[in-house]
Order: sequence, then structure tokens, then C-alpha cells
Amino acid sequence: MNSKKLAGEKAVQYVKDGMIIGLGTGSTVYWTIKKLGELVRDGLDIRGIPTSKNTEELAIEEGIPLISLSEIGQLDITIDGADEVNPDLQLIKGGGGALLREKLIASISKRLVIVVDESKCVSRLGRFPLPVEVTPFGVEITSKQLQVLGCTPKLRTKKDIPYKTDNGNYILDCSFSSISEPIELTNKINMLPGVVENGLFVNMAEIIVVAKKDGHIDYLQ
Ligand SMILES: O=C(CO)[C@H](O)[C@H](O)COP(=O)(O)O
Repeated sequence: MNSKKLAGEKAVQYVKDGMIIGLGTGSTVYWTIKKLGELVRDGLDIRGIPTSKNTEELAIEEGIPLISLSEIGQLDITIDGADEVNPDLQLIKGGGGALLREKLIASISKRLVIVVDESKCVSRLGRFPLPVEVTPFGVEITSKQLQVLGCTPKLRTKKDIPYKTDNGNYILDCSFSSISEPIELTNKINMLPGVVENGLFVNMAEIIVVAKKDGHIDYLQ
């Protein structure tokens, strides 16, 4: 049983004809996008807004018509994955490095639907290191300032050089032993001058589609 596929495909039930849809990033929402491609080929009329260059490529491959952010003020729905979800529907995102575009697009969506397999569900956030997108300029300073907030930041790398986001920034993966006050923490992190955005999504998700190993689906809302 492929739980990511199950969760990803289930979420298309929220998509209706005529909708503008935020297309998330990652290996779970991959299955949503593949399914939407099938539905588009069968006549579903939607427009997508990708949250990353990878997702844009996939959506084009699937024949999903795209629309640019400058042409719209609001999206009907965004479907996306997550790295951790807690029972209050708070999330850690950004494992795939797309957190800034994901958060921006989610912030102008009427609904944010999250698709995960059950391994992502935790009682308290923080087991997964929190991705923080930062400017390359002054990254060492920003890293020290983040440490003061109680974490161990690690510069994300790819093939031994700093990983660059689609926006040309770096990611610091910040290990907190646990995150008890996500709202306070997100505000404190985003106050730092070198921080562009962090991967805590609080008060944003409306529904979380959780696929279990045995094939059952739970809906957290
Ligand atoms: O936030 C993300 C990308 O920035 C992803 O949605 C998150 O990392 C989950 O990915 P996956 O479904 O591959 O486990």
C-alpha cells in the first residue's frame, strides 16, 4: 500500500470545475498533481499555480493549465504536503525547500488541504528540523541569532555546496528538541532581519488527509 499515493489522490475530491488551485511540492502531492492531470485530460476545467519549479515542470508535463499569480487575487484551494502535522493542524513544511512559495500561495487560498501519510503525525512539533529560508548575505549571523532561540541550525547542502531555493536563498534546518509554542516561535524567527520565511504553518490548514498503512483515511479538521 502506497500511503503517499492514497492521500495524494484522495484530495482531488475537494477540486471542482472552474477552480484556481495552488499546487504544492513533494512526493505526496505529486500524486494529487498526477490525478489532476488525468482529470484535466477527461475534461476538468482548472488553472494551477505551482509552488516550485519542480511542480511547474510536473504540471506542464501533465497538461494542467497554469495561471500566474499576477493575474489573480485569490485561489480557491491549495493542496500540499507537510513534514509534520500536530492535532491542532499546525505544520512543519519546507523539507523540499519550497516553503516560501508554499506559504505565500497558501496565504491567499480559501482552503489549504494537506496530504500526508501517518508517519507525519506527531503530538508535538519539532522532531523534524524546522526549515528556515534565509538570505545568503549574513547567513552566519542569522544562524547565531536562530541559535539564541533554542535550536541548532544546520546549513542545507546539495553536492557539498549550499542548497539554493527557487528564490536564490539558503535554508537553515533548525533542530529544536520540541516546539511547544509554534505561534510565538514563528513570530520570533520572522523578526530576524536575515530570515525570509520559516516552515511553521500555523492557523492555515483547514483539512489534513492522513493515509494509514492499512489503507484507511483519517480527516483532521
Ligand atoms: O514542504 C514541502 C516542500 O517544501 C513538502 O510538502 C514536504 O516536505 C513534504 O514532502 P513529501 O510529501 O515528499 O514528504
